[in-house]
Amino acid sequence: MSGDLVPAEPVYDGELVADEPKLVRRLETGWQRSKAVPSALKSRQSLRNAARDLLGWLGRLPARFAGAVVRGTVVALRAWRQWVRVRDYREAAEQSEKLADKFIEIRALTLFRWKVTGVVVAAGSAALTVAYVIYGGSALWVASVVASVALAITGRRKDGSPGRKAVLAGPRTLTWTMDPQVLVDAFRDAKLIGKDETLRLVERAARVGDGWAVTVDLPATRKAVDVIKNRDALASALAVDEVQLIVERVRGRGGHAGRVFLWVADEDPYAGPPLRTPLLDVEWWDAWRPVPFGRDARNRRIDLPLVWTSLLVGAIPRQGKTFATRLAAAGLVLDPYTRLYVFDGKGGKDWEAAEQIAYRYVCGDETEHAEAVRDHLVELVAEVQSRYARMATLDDELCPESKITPAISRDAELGMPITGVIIDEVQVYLENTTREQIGGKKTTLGAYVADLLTYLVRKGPAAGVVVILATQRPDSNTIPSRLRAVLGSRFALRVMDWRDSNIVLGEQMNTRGYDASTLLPSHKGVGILRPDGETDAGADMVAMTVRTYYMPNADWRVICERGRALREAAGTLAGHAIGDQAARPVDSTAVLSVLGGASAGGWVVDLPEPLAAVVDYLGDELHEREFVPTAELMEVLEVEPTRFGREMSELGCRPLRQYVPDGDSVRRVRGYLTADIRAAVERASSDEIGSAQGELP
Ligand SMILES: Nc1ncnc2c1ncn2[C@@H]1O[C@H](COP(=O)(O)OP(=O)(O)OP(=O)(O)O)[C@@H](O)[C@H]1O
Repeated sequence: MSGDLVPAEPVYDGELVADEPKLVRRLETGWQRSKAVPSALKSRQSLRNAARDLLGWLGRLPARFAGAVVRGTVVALRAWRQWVRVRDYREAAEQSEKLADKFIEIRALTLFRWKVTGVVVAAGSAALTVAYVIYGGSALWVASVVASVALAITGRRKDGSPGRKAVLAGPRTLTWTMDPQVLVDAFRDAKLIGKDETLRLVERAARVGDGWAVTVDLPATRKAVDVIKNRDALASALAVDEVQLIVERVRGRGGHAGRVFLWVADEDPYAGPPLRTPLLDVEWWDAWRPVPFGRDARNRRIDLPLVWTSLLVGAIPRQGKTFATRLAAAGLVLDPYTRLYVFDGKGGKDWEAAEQIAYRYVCGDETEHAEAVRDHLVELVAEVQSRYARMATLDDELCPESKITPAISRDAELGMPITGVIIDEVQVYLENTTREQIGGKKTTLGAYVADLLTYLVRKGPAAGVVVILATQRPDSNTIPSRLRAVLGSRFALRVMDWRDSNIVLGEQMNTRGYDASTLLPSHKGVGILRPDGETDAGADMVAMTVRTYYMPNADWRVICERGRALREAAGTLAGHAIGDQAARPVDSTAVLSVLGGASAGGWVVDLPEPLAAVVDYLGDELHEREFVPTAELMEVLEVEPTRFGREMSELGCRPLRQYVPDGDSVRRVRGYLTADIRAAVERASSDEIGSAQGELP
C-alpha cells in the first residue's frame, strides 16, 4: 500500500461500510412483505391513515354502540316473544296438522313461560334493588353497562351483512308502504298495468289490523276484477305469500270498476290458534239472524244467513267439512222454535249429540237408512205443500207475501217452524242405486232423493225450510246439476282441483280468482264462502276466504244440550227427540205431481251411455239451452270422439253445425240440438217403462 490518497464515496452515520446496505434493504423488504406486521406500521403514510381511521372510529363508536344496543334489544325481545309464544312447538304442530289438537298444551306452555318471565323479572328487580341499597348508584351503573354490552354484542353487525338475518335483498317486500313507486313496479311486473301506465294512490298505505292497506285507482280501461283474478302474480311481485294478499274491488259510493283495495297481512292470517265460536257464550240464538260462521283474513266477523236460503259445503276429507256444517246448524239448534231433520251419511259420532233435539234423525249409510231419509224427505215435501196452502189462507197482515215471517215461524198454532234439513255426506244417499218404481217410472233411490231435495231447496226457503248439504265428493255425477243450481250459499274447503272447486262455488269461479284447490292442507277449517245475501264483509263481495270457528265435539255437545233445554222450556221438543218416530200420512200423488215440475222433466234412469252422461252434465240446461257444442262435451265427458259420435247417432242424435257466440264475434261449430237429446231421452225412457211393464207379472 502506498501513502497516496484515493477518492472514496461518502460514509453516513450508522452505516455499515462493506455489505451493510444490502442487509438493511432485505430487512426492509421483509418488514414490508411480512403478514405478521400490521399494514398500518408498514409506512409512515399508512400509520397516519390508521391513526386518522382510529380517531374516526372512536368518534363514531358511541353512535354505533347505541345502534348495536337497540338492535340487540330488538333481537332479544323478538327471541323472548317467540319463546313465550311457544313458536317452535306451535310451528311443529302446524306442520303435522295437529295445531287444533295441541292447542290446549300450547296454551298451558305459554302460560307457564309467562310465569317464568314474571319470576325472572321480579328476581332481577329484587337483586338490583338489594345491590342499590348496599352499593348505591354505582351498582346500577355497572348493571347498565353489563346489560348494554351484552345487548350490543347480541345486536352487533357481522361483516358484509346489512342486518343480522341473511335476507335476500328485499326491495319488494313492504317497501311499497314507503315508496308507492315500488307498488307501481309490482303492478307492472305482474302485467296488471302496461309499461307506460301508472297507478293513482287514492289513500296512502296505512296500518289496518295486522297488515298494511292501500287503495289505488287503476289506469282507465284496466279492471279491478282482473287484479283479483291475477292476485297470485301480484303477490309474487310484492314478494308475499298469496294467502297474505287480499284484493277487493271498491264498490258502491266512492268505488268504481277500476278502484282496488289491497291489504297485505304481516303474516299468514289463517295460522293463528283456532277461533272459539261466539255461540258458546249465548244462551239462545234467533235462527232468523245470520249465524256466526268465522272470520276473514282481516279478522272481520263473517255471519252466514240461513233462513230463505240453503247451503252446500264441499271438501276433500279431513278439512273441516263436518265442523263447518255443524257451525251453520248450531244457529238453528240454539233457537227453540226451529225443527231439525238431521241425516248423517257417515254414521259416526259427529252428529250424535243432535239426536236429542232432532225431529227426524238418521245415521248410517245402509239402504234402510237411505230409505228412511227418502221417507222423511217425502214427508217434508208434503209439509212444504201444505204450508203454502195454509199461508194462502192467512190474512195479509200476518202473511203479507206468501212467505214465512218470524211471527208465523214462532206461532205454535200455525205449525210452520223454521225447519233445518242437515245432511252430512249427502253423496251416500244420492248415490244409492236401489231400484225404485215411482209414478210409473223406473228410477233409483238416489235419483229420487235428489229430486226431493231439489224441490225442497227450490220451494222450501219461502216456506221456512233451510237445506244444508255437505259432501266430500262435489263432482257432477254425485250432486246433480239441477240440485246444485238451486243451492244458494256455497262453502268450499280445500278440494282436489279447480273443477271440484267450481262445482261447489259455481261456474267459472276459478277464473274470477276463487279456487278452493289452492288452499293449504294445514289451513283446516279455512274455505271460500260464496254467500247468498249480505255479510259483514259487504253485500257486493262475490266470495271470500273465511276461517271458520272451531267447534269440537265437546262444544257441539254443549250447544245441543242447551238446545234441548231451550226446547223443553218452550215446549217445542217433538219427533225423534221424544221417541216419536211415527211418520205422518202423506199424499204421495200430490208429492209426485209437484216433483214432476221440480225435476229435470221427470227422472230417468238406465239411460244408455253416453246419453246418460250428457244428460247428467247438462242438468237443467237440457231444457234451457238450444245447442251444445261437441267440443264442450268432449272436454267434460272425456270420451273418445269417433265412438261418441257413433253412439249418439245410434241413439238418434246427429251432430249439426250452428253459429255460437265467440267473444264479440260468432263461430260455426259442430254440436247437438238439446231438442234431439230430449227426444232421445224420451224414447229411451218409454222403452224402459215398456220393458219394465213387460217384466211385471
Ligand atoms: N275451524 C277449524 N279450525 C281449526 N281446526 C279445524 C277447524 N275445523 C276443523 N278442524 C280440524 O280438522 C279436522 C277435520 O275436521 P272434520 O271432521 O270436520 O273434517 P271432515 O271434512 O268432515 O272429514 P271427513 O270427510 O272425514 O268427515 C278436525 O278434527 C279438526 O281438528
